[in-house]
Amino acid sequence: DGEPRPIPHRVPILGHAMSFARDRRTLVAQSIVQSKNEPFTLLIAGTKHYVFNKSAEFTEVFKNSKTLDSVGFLRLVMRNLFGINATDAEAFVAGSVKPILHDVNSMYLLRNENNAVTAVAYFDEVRQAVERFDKTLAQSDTKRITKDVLLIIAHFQSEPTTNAYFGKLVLDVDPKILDALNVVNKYGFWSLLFGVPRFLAPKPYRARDRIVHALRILVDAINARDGVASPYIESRVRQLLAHGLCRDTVAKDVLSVFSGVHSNSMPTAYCTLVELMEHSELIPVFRSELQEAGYMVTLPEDQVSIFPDKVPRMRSFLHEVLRTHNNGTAFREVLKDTTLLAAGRTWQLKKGAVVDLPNSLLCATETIHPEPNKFVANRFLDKSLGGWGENFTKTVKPFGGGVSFCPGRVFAEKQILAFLAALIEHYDLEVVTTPYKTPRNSDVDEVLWSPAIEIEIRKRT
Ligand code: HEM
Repeated sequence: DGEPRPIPHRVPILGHAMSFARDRRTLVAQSIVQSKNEPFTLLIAGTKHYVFNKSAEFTEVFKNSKTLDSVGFLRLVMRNLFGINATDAEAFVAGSVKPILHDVNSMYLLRNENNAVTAVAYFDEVRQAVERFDKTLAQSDTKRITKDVLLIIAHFQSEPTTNAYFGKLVLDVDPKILDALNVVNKYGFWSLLFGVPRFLAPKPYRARDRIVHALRILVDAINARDGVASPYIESRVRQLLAHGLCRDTVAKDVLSVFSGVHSNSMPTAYCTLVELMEHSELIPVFRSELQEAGYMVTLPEDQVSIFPDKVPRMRSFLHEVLRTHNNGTAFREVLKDTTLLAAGRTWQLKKGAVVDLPNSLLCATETIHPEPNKFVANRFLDKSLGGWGENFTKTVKPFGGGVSFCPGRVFAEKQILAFLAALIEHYDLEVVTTPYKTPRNSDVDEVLWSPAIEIEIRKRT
């Protein structure tokens, strides 16, 4: 076996670049049919992209992290998207800072007892958000409030998350910081990433400066006293300062975490809520699951035992949303010629090429997910509970994998499930926008550009 077979193109050098930029999902889906479900190569702007679409191939690519790595892309992210200077960015991507971050992420985001500390703080923040909203609702004439889905998520998920991770100081310093993040994600993600100069894209640059300014104040406060933010953020900031990084770089690192906790969770929560509105017959099912789990009588500090283990139906629903609204493609650069053994075949990958792992296609593969185009809320529910018994940890990769496997995945599940639980347990919800369109992908820019969807909220009696 040699390199994956090329998909013919008409335009020299540019190759498939235009169709890739326009609609990556369709291009890749058509190429899979053309290549009879085998890996294939697309020429895109002079670079070979090897596309794999089987679970076993994903796993092998993730395993070969020494020669298949995303270091160039990460460099771009740290320098251009977060604005870290070139020397420090190198230390983050390939130098002495990398192991510090790996350890602090594993210690606080993945170790259960530490993860639980921030999760409990978050559950309590969600409770307070419900209390505040109840007051506003009680004061309204009609006892009903209509709100854009984005604002519902801001109130019940993003603000509580900000307080739980970064402490109250951040929203006190800049109550509009989440709007600024939306500006960066809506107008600036690609232009910042590809280094479009400031005078051509002033809005996202200004919004980013504004976030960094608030986070710089947070870094100063953490440096001066204890108890300002979560143990995770405090430890991360202190270790980076002790390592000799300047406060500006550390504030920009906190920006990367700020973006990490919001920029994937917000659009996922968006698609989850809108899908639930489309499958509103599930609301009573989830309410009885929550009742059985004792949600309404359980204090925030004990809710870690509920989310996700005691709500398997809600959890299966969330993972079906992640499966059906996923457009994530993981990229790896081929740093050295590599021989890849996967799914019984051997592939030769050439230095300088890029490996694409289009998760959306894995999620739509018939042999992995029967009836892949159907939304099946019980797909990932155990068969003993009446579900289809598919295993999302083996077959869906919305959190990536390998060395950069999302360390926030444990919190992300709790975050979105607790958000949904608070909404459906406390309120009756009805979509008032007609007609409305659910975004196809839970990409942050796609969700932010989608036409607004409004929901009427009433207190449950
Ligand atoms: C539904 C929500 C989320 C999704 C779908 C998601 C997805 C991802 C993906 C696909 C990656 C890249 C993996 C790769 O390249 O292999 C990633 C990385 C990361 N995520 Fe998440 N994420 C979510 C929520 C979160 C949360 C809540 C946090 C923080 C608490 C977080 C923190 C991070 C960090 C720090 C990285 C970089 C890891 C590294 O490069 O070492 N994520 N996430």
